[in-house]
Amino acid sequence: MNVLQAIRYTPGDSASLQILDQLQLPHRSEYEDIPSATEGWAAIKEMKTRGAPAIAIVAALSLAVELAHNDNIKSADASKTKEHIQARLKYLVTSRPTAVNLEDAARKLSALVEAEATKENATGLSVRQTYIKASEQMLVDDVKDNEAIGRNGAEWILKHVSRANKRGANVITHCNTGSLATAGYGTALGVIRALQASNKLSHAYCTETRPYNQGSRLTAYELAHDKIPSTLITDSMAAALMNLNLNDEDKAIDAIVVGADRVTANGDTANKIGTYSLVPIYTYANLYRAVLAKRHGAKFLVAAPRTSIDLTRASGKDITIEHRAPDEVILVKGPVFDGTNVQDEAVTVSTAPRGINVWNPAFDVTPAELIDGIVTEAGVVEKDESGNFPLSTFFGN
Ligand SMILES: CSC[C@H]1O[C@H](OP(=O)(O)O)[C@H](O)[C@@H]1O
Repeated sequence: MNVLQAIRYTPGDSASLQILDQLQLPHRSEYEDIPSATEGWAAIKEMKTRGAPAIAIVAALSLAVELAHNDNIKSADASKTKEHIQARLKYLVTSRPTAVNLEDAARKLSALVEAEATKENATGLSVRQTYIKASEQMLVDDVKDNEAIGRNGAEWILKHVSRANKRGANVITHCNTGSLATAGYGTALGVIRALQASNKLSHAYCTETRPYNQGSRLTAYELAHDKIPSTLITDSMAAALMNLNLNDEDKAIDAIVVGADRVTANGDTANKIGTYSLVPIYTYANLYRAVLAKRHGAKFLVAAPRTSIDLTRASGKDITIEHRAPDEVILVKGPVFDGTNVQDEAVTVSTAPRGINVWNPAFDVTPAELIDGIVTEAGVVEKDESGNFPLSTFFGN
């Protein structure tokens, strides 16, 4: 099976970076060259590349490519090179505000070049090489981390929902958290991939995820690509799906698995708009099952790398939620379908009157109390007796 690749990077003197333009998916697979941090910033802002881990990696590598080719920088000394890198990282962080992964990467990369530049024998070249090596490592580490998230999350679901262990899990996911949102494999979609790999997936449902349609355009594309048993639903169908199957042991939903853009110290989780609205539905469904049927309820699992955890922010109230352009809600872009064939050229159609007020937050915050588990590459945490997620254990504390 050919692997879906959102990020293509070639190292060395003629380093290059290409991103799969996700605005064109699922109809076209087109790669775009990203020769500098300026193009990296624009691709992230326009959401040609998206997903918290992918944003951080594309930003870091876009600067690596810029450093490999910019002659002015090549001739600069250690201190000037460091200043250039730190200024460009600060600029890249302004592209999108909610996901913490980019901020986290910029802070770590900035500290690394600071340390290198203060060495006695530091040169412009050594500072540049320190940066390039560390940003290239991010691409490698992300795939390994996602595979571990997948394993940990799959094991946790099978341990906590016995009917899933018996007949394979039925899961719902929201937005796109797969190979397209990361360096490969995915976070929440990585959990689904791991269930499938161990023959423990019964069925995966993906929501459309309005307004950008990451679910119908991207997750459905990945699920079909990997031949994973799956069904697409609109966001508004999730309640009906869960209620309909509530008392059918074979079809009951066992877990809702979502990604995260920022998890604060208390476990509150910012994720794609619509995540929070899945929770009351599932809570109600669980309550109903518990009272009437005394059976296992479904679990709500957040799957993310540790770089999505922000212990510096106390709660979801401290998260900046990105608001995007009204046109993303009003306009739909895609190729014309003539009843038989999908045409080559994309058109844009309007689904609402021009001039209507639009509210378009890209993310919502799910309160920690409604989440059952948070899975990272380092394991899974559940709430302790006082209702807190011991997130610091992920960092060895
Ligand atoms: C593993 S990706 C996490 C995250 O990224 C998505 O947001 P966006 O498409 O706006 O970048 C979404 O919230 C996913 O869960």
